Amino acid sequence: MSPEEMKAAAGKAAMAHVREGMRLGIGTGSTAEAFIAHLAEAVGDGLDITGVPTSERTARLCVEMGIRLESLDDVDELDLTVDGADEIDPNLNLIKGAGGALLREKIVAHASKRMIVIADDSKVVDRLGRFPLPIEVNAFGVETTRRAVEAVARDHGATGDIAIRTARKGESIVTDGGHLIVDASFGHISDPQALACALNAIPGVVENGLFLSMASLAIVAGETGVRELTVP
Ligand SMILES: O=C[C@H](O)[C@H](O)[C@H](O)COP(=O)(O)O
Repeated sequence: MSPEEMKAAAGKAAMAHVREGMRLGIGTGSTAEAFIAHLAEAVGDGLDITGVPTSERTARLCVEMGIRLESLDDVDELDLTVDGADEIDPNLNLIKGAGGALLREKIVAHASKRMIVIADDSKVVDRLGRFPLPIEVNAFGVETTRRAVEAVARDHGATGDIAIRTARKGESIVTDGGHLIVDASFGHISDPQALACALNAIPGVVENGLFLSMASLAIVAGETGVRELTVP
């Protein structure tokens, strides 16, 4: 299977958990978009759900594909969120945010009774940290915040770059919330919980990309098919 076929297979398998009438958090990224394609097909066939998107990009896609959306504040609680991830560890702790959507993704997942993460095999790791950790930061005093993030990251074993994410022409990328992203390369993260607390204690940090104890199921597609991982 190609990576695209794996994403499509994981997205399709997630549909088995979607029920009539659900209020659904809808993730961001290429794997979430594979899920959105299957969801749109089911909606076209008469499935009645309400979606809450985790990014402007996902919102646009859903509207184009005929999926009814509401704002998070108009629904009390979501039944399920389906989203992708950059890394998944054996306890289903995640790194997210390569697409810059981590803040809305975390707000939506937190408002959901259940979160299912969908991915291809390459995202499954023994320990988090091979992928740089995205950290959403306020634009005001961004270099000061980056330095504070670097100090915390080094205290927690980071060995690589701690850098403000830039787009092609060297400009910082701006998130849907008007913030910037600092990417912190660790190698591995020995205590994700302590790191998450220390990062969020820095005033300029808006949120970090560690999603700890949020997902209860991972649907992972690989060469030999799709498997489900649960928290041991
Ligand atoms: O900000 C982006 C999100 O956290 C994505 O869900 C994550 O980066 C995975 O994206 P993809 O499915 O494209 O690898």
